[in-house]
Amino acid sequence: MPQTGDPEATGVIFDLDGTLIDSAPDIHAAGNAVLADEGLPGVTLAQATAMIGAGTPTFVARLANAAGVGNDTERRDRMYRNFMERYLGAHELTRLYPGVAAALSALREAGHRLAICTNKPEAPARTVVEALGLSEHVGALIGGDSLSVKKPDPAPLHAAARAIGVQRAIFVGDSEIDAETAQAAGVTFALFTRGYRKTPVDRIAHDVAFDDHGDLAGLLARIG
Ligand SMILES: O=C(O)COP(=O)(O)O
Ligand SMILES: [Mg+2]
Repeated sequence: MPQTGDPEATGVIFDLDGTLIDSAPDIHAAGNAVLADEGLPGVTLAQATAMIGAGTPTFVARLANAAGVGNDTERRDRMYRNFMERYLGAHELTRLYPGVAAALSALREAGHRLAICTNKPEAPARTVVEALGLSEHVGALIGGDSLSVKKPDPAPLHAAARAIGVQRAIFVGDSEIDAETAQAAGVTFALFTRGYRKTPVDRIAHDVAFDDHGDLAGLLARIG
């Protein structure tokens, strides 16, 4: 939905997987279905979760590596296509983190414009954002395949800020890649500590950290 208003507004740009939504159970299920189709053993939810963050091609490559697929490019390509087909409608097991809807409403009421910058491909990202009722809150969504580069390249974050017409933005994310992206873009970074990070919080560069979306609007009002 287009958002208009104060040209001086600060944008709040959110990562998606592990930040607004807990989507690992669906990604895990789609990944295991692909492995089963190949006659390969599945991975655990924890293993699949640790593979999320660098985009879908990397996720499927990591899945194939874990299953010992080796250099069989044809098989890897087939697995990728199969995964993408399954991924598109995969949101039955995905949930918003507690307090997300209220936090987004509060941020909009405080005059922020909101966007999503995710490494999830744009089509499945839009589907899940719509299904979970987030689309009314966000003015733009940049996915992992929306541009020719993805996070940690700063271009998707800049594109998201441009799309909602803000000069200044805060990025909210859960991962090492998000922290790197914010640094590369020269943008303030708020780290959600209960997502899919693999590194201790004190080893991820961030300006503020939070573990409850209910605290976010207040936190951003203080640093904002
Ligand atoms: O799809 C991924 O690998 C990560 O998605 P995210 O950027 O929303 O965390
Ligand atoms: Mg994430």
